[in-house]
Amino acid sequence: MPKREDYISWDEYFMGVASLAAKRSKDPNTQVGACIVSNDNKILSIGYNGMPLGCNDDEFSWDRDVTADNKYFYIVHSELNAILNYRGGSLEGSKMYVTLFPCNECAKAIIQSGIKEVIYWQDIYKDTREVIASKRMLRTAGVQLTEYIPSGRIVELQM
Ligand SMILES: Nc1nc(=O)n([C@H]2C[C@H](O)[C@@H](COP(=O)(O)O)O2)cc1CO
Ligand SMILES: [Zn+2]
Repeated sequence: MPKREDYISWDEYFMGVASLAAKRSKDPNTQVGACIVSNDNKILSIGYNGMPLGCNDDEFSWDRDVTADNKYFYIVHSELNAILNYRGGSLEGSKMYVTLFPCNECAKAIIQSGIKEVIYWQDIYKDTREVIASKRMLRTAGVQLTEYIPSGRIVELQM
């Protein structure tokens, strides 16, 4: 019997894992997922955006209004969560798949942890100063930025 040919690609697999992780997020507006992968295609860590450990997400604000108490004070971004969730040692030379382009704060953590490539899907905040600064830093530090081009394949999950 010939082997199965319609299996998903590595890019679809890792971006798919990042997208699935995003579905764990309780942010009512934007859900983001990140998946860190070694050079030999092993998943090292996963993260999504949420409140820090021990901070009850029923008690902290999910509001976007920056003139009052708001979620931006508290939320850990998916990329930082994926970096901090890693318990195995060094991330030097790894790649990060992320469903939304990283902000400048996550860019610092990406660079300092030795991640060498960011494969991103959405870039909805590309005109913000944070993302412009992020791209400048990542490029200057030699981190490769690769836009994920969706294949159009629909993967269904029954749960
Ligand atoms: N790259 C990112 N990773 C993330 O995890 N986030 C998180 C922070 C917030 O929880 C949410 C953005 O909320 P909003 O401003 O679109 O309502 O996504 C945001 C960005 C954008 O730079
Ligand atoms: Zn960030």
